[in-house]
Amino acid sequence: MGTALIYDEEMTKYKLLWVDPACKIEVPERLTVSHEALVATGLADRCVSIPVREATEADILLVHSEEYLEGVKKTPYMTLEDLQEFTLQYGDVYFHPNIYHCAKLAIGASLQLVDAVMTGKVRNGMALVRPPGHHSMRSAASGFCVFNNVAIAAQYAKRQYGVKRVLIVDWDIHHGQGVQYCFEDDPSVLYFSWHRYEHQKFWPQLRESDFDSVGKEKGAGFNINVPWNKVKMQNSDYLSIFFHVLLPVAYEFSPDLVLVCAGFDSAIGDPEGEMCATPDIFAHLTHLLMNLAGGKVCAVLEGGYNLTSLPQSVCQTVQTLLGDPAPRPANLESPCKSALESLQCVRSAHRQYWSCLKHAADLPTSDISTKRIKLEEEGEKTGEGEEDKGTDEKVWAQPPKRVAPSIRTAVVLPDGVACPDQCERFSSPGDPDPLVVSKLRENYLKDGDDGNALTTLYSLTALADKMDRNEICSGLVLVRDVSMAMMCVVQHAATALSNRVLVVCVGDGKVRSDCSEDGKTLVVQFSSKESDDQRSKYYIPVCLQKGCSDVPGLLHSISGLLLPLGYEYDPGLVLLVQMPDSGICDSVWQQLIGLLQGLARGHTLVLMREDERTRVGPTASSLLGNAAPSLGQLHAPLPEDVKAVESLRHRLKSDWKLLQTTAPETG
Ligand SMILES: CC(O)(O)CCCCCNCCCN
Ligand SMILES: [Zn+2]
Repeated sequence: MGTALIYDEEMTKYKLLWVDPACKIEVPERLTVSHEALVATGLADRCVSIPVREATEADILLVHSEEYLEGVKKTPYMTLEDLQEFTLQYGDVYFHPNIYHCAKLAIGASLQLVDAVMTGKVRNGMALVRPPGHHSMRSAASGFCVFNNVAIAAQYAKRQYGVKRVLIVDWDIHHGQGVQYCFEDDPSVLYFSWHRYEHQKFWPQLRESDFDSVGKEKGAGFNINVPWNKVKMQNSDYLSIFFHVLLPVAYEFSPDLVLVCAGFDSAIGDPEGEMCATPDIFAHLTHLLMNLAGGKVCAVLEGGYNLTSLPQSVCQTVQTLLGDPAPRPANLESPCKSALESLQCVRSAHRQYWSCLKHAADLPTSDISTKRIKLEEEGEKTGEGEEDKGTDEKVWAQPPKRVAPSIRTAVVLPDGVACPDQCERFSSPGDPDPLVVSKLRENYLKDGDDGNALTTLYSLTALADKMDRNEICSGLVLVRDVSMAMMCVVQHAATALSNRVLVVCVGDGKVRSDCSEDGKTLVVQFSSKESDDQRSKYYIPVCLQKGCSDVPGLLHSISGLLLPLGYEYDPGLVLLVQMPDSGICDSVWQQLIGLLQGLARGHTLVLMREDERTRVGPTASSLLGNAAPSLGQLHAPLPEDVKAVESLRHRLKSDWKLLQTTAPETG
């Protein structure tokens, strides 16, 4: 299934008609440069183009009051003075004779996107709209927003399609207070937002934008605010929040639909955000959401005011929705102290609501709420000046080209096992290299192994070479002896491949842990047995009480341990090994494959025992980029498993910075 792109140039036909420093950044060019970039890169042509429609009054009244709608309805007929007068009642927003029309199209675009995804016409999609929506409230415009596009889309999805649970991810750099107010007592809509806050100094300067606003009454726990109290946040800060807050909670919530308030003022160069995250981070943020809700992800444009990083970020997002591998998350640094403080505060504020956070640490000693009070006393609580901050011009590298290899998934299967459609059977090219063969024979073959064990091994190394050269994206090989094949690939990688290899072992079994302490491989093994292997930075055994059959435990350690490790390690190849009798169920196995494909430009090589024939189809489906089936609502991971992950993180966080979930003790 494809990716929808919804855009209409009519939404460029309104602008600021008077002088207002607060609003001058919201210009029609935001939309034109974004759409033009999608066209110029060829991405628009790969999408399913779906027309906008005008929202009906009923659509608007899903969120807004009649009196507010009646007021806005009059704006097309207002004089300039009346428009300015009408605008004065709201904050940081402007009206225009055509903005009501455009606001109805922005809602209509969002609802068309929901229709296309919910009816299965497409898998996911993006709506390029203006005016944005997430600040507008039931009876008020705010922050360039007239109607709340995404809030209306959520209510519409619930009413029209009986959607039970909607996750709204708001990665815009401003707090979507309008969304928060709309759903704060509603447990069927989980609203997640990060936003520049600076201890309430940054617009909209609301006390309720802080981490302790967790929702109300039945909605308690279903509103997650992550305040950024400093600027210059980087990719690692954003990813840490996804790994240690959003993903664990999102999997526990198990939404039927994911809506994204896709604002790109959180990207580098933006005058509002003043952050340092690069446009390619949105490839990863998008990718990490794409195995939720069976892949039903609707991204709706919110903010984004730098006319260079905005289109770049839009393209990164759409290219990922289309299924292209994400660029490698190169050289991630440690999250900064302020981000870790926020991370710790959010996790402790929500630990009573989400079992995955149960063992989160307390509020940091340097409790940041006292900082807010101190700033208030010092009268520091001033809106950031409307005057033009001399933003020192930021420069950043063009996002890397993301060329998808011609072959997406190659397979090496025993005779009699059908090749899954859209996959290609792989056989080693040309005559086997006698040197490699003799090495394989002496190292890996047991006497009695027949010829085709050797052929399989040879194909395996040849396939790894092709992936290393980006000629094939992913691979699936069924082998007789999984451990031996794993050693063969690791050995081959150590000598022949240019890149680091992340080895993920699912299930019990001896993994020779003396494999390189040189960092060429990082082995993470999920099993039910405490491993007696000496602990090292590059061999990380994760012991789960009930082994890999325990969905919540495995998911918790994937999002809280494996992903941070994998992103920080940034391998060129991921070797995913399913040990015999691992007990892992297909749906978790598919989630794991899907999530790991955010690494190594999607170069995931899967090894399974040759009798796992029933798993060939689901495995191939995930390697092809199809969304994994939803796991359903997760019950709590075992306390022992949560504690085991916490203690592993605590032990390893000095080596692996993305494992940190608390601010360093102020000493
Ligand atoms: C969709 C959105 O969240 O990007 C809207 C942001 C509104 C910002 C209002 N203050 C602007 C102050 C200008 N220096
Ligand atoms: Zn914004």
